[in-house]
Amino acid sequence: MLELANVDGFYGRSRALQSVSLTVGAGDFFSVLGRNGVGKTTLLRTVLGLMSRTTGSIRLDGEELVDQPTHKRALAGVGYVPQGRGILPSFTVRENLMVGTFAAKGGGGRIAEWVLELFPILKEFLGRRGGNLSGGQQQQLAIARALLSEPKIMLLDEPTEGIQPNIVEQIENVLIDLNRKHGLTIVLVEQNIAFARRASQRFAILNRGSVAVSGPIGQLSDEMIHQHLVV
Ligand SMILES: Nc1ncnc2c1ncn2[C@@H]1O[C@H](COP(=O)(O)OP(=O)(O)OP(=O)(O)O)[C@@H](O)[C@H]1O
Repeated sequence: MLELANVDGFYGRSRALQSVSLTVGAGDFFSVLGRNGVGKTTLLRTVLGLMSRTTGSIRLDGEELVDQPTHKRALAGVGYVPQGRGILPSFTVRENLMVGTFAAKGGGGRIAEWVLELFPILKEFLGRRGGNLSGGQQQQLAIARALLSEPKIMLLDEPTEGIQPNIVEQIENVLIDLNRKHGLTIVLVEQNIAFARRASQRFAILNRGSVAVSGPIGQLSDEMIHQHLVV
């Protein structure tokens, strides 16, 4: 589904991603792990085309994306839930959701009922301004908005960071259901190892912009966690 081969990503002249190769299969739940500053967000931004320069190959279902602008990558089926959620605070929940629909292939304008059913609170708050929602509600809105772009693959950057524990579990369960019941392919950047273990089939650990180790999640050992993840 998503194949990165020898990908380098640059902020100006500084190379933040070095020779990254990895494959995410259709229907996978793939976790990208690593300490702060190793390049996890950069990896997602690179797949989206948000870096100043990227070299190598990024293919989605065989289609080369590396030279395509971000909006074309979204239309090709890459959905994104950014760190910090990226909610438009003065737009209502409904308007924020509409923004997502416009990245869907068939054009925008319709908020699919099944997405609202995943997050009943959003259905209740359709007329509220995004900025007036709690952090957890905003995160649910960001996930719903990305789903409305009808992605083949969804990239999420630390979706449970800074969110109250009762909503964290709800968000984790929705993501697991989206993958297992709806067959959505997910790439998750996460510091929460317990969640990554519970949800994923595969993982990669980044270190200084490169893949240090990757494999089936059952192979994520305590030794790897000590070496690469514990501060
Ligand atoms: N806009 C930018 N311009 C220049 N360098 C950047 C920029 N954003 C990040 N970097 C650098 O790129 C490297 C990787 O950062 P990145 O944010 O991808 O790490 P991360 O693993 O996602 O960390 P965190 O867990 O803190 O979000 C770091 O050295 C960082 O300083």
